[in-house]
Amino acid sequence: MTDLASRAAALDAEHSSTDRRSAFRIPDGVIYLDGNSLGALSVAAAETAADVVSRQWGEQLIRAWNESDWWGAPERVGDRIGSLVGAGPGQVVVTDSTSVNLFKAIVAASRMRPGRSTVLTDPDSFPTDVYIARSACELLGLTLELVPTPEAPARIAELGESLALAAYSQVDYRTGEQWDLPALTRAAHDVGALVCWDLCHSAGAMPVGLDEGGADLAVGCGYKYLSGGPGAPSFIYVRREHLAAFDNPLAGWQGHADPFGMSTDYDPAATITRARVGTAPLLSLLTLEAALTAYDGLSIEEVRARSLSLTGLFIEALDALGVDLPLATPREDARRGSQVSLRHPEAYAVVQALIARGVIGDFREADIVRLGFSPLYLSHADVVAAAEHLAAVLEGREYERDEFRARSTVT
Ligand SMILES: Cc1ncc(COP(=O)(O)O)c(C=O)c1O
Ligand SMILES: Nc1c(O)cccc1C(=O)C[C@H](N)C(=O)O
Repeated sequence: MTDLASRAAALDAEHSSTDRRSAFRIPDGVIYLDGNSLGALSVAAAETAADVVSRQWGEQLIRAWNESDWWGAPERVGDRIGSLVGAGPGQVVVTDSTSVNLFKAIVAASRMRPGRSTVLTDPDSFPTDVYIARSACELLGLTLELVPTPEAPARIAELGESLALAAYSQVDYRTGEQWDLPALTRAAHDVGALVCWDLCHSAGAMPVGLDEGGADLAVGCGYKYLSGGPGAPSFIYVRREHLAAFDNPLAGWQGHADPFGMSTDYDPAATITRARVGTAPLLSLLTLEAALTAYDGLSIEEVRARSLSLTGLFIEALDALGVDLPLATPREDARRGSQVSLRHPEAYAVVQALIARGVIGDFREADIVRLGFSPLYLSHADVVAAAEHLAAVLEGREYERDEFRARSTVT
């Protein structure tokens, strides 16, 4: 056994209580490093999806809304996700896509700060975040300023009472850098502004501490680390003290206090239900609920410890194997999400060469090899094997093959 292999075996033994691999169906021969984009299928998710289709939909038919409590699922699943992101009950609901929830959150937050003119967001955010912030600001007649996250606290202080909202991601989707959620939140609160966090690349992989960190609003994906499946609905958090003022710009019947009263007038529910709009994608929502059972019996701190151990070992293995590509991801644990990104001028082809070897990661413009480490189903042995494959791809210049350079639609 090599030094790295024996180190991996020792770490796998040390972290055995957080290994949930058997709860997932990872194809043989695959090392899956893309759970930060589309989480893997779990056994529970597969079984529940089949049950929802054949028994609930097939046999219960419309009665399932009551008999299987389809109606209460958005809030029920919201509370389960809330427990993973540090939100007490009644503040999270699962509904719509992240883009739509972000729109609702930005408009509602801006309306809570009337008379203030400016919204801040990071120009390097996942593009939908910038597009949505821009369209919300255009609609409301507000100014959108694009300010990188490290510069945000200083700009927030300069803007003072003209700032309505800062909308930032906890973890950068490209570099995997983790930002200081409580510090940025405090900076905004110091000038009386609100903060909305995008948790797409942190929820389910690390503690977020929404209540404790003072966050006002947050959104996040259900299909990444939470493994809800392709197109799983997203979640939105509204801090309890803001619920009464949360004015949903997409007033739909499912956010109504009495949806079956069929009134022409919109009377929002007093609870987080007011963040609902229309009918949830039940097949996906209930599949997501089942996927979350993989977290049963685990604290999010334990998940984070496993995640840091995996990413830390990967970086250590790259060093040991002499892979000298620049790291886009910080080496310090406290600044690292659950991914490791490396820069290479032929990053796209490097990723394709890795995929051909069974190591599935992804490419992000312009030069990023992005590898996500879903803590629940990856082992330290996987991590060392992935690093060895990467070293072999680089050593053999496999990325120079034409077949690996041809771009597909989804990268
Ligand atoms: C940070 C971030 N925000 C938003 C999204 C978009 O989510 P959706 O397609 O659910 O709107 C993604 C991923 O697609 C993302 O990575
Ligand atoms: N949502 C996706 C999709 O529908 C197709 C392909 C990828 C995605 C993603 O989630 C991308 C992801 N947000 C990212 O960080 O790049």
